[in-house]
Amino acid sequence: MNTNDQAAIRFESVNYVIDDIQILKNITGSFHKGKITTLVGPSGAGKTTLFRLCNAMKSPSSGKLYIHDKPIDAYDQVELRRNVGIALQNAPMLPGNVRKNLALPATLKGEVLAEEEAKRFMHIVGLKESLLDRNSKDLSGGQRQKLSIARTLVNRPNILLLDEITASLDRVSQEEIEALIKQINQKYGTTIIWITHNLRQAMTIGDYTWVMMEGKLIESGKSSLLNNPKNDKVKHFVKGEVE
Ligand SMILES: Nc1ncnc2c1ncn2[C@@H]1O[C@H](COP(=O)(O)OP(=O)(O)OP(=O)(O)O)[C@@H](O)[C@H]1O
Repeated sequence: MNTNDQAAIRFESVNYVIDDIQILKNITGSFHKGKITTLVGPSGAGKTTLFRLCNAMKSPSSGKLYIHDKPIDAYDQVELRRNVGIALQNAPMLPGNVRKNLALPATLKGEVLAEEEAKRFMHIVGLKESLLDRNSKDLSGGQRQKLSIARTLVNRPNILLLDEITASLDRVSQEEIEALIKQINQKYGTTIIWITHNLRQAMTIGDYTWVMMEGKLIESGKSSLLNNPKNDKVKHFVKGEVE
């Protein structure tokens, strides 16, 4: 890692085992602070499980995990939510309108999201204010995903985990979300970790890329590594995805 770069998240020999199955195997590495890291690999490689460790939904079976140089188990839940936000592929919504869904992180803390703030978050993600009163089930896939991102921003996380957030979107919505995430990264310095099956996306959006396979971190570095991987398994994977 470049000496100018600090780690937003650092893994030291992290293992995760459930029901005698080793899902993550000796993961050591860092996600650079303020950068975009894309996370790729075949289905079942352990990418989502890695995210579950980063937002403390699961705990490592062994090894150490640090968020901004502080062990993850030293954070309380509220503090962790303020640091690490997550958005998921299906952007799950509560029944009710957009305003209610956007305000959820505030509501969970017993706070109220002021109307001006709600409008500001809608503006940041490029959604019209008039959608605040719309039932969230009537949003398009792209709008729903933008709302999901806006909702995550309400906690002002300095690390954002994105799990396949454009997988079910058409190309235009995909590119809108890509531009939005780049903008959030640049404007707020938010560290972004983005799981994607789309290698074009992984290369164009990422500063850095991790390639995971069978629970292991096989190769990592600048995202251009996908153009010319060193590891034979990664070469094979990239070739298979592109063809
Ligand atoms: N609770 C669990 N019990 C048993 N096995 C699990 C559990 N959770 C995940 N796994 C297994 O761990 C492996 C890694 O799963 P994970 O969802 O992290 O992979 P992934 O790389 O995110 O895959 P995808 O790209 O398909 O989402 C898979 O083989 C999965 O079946």
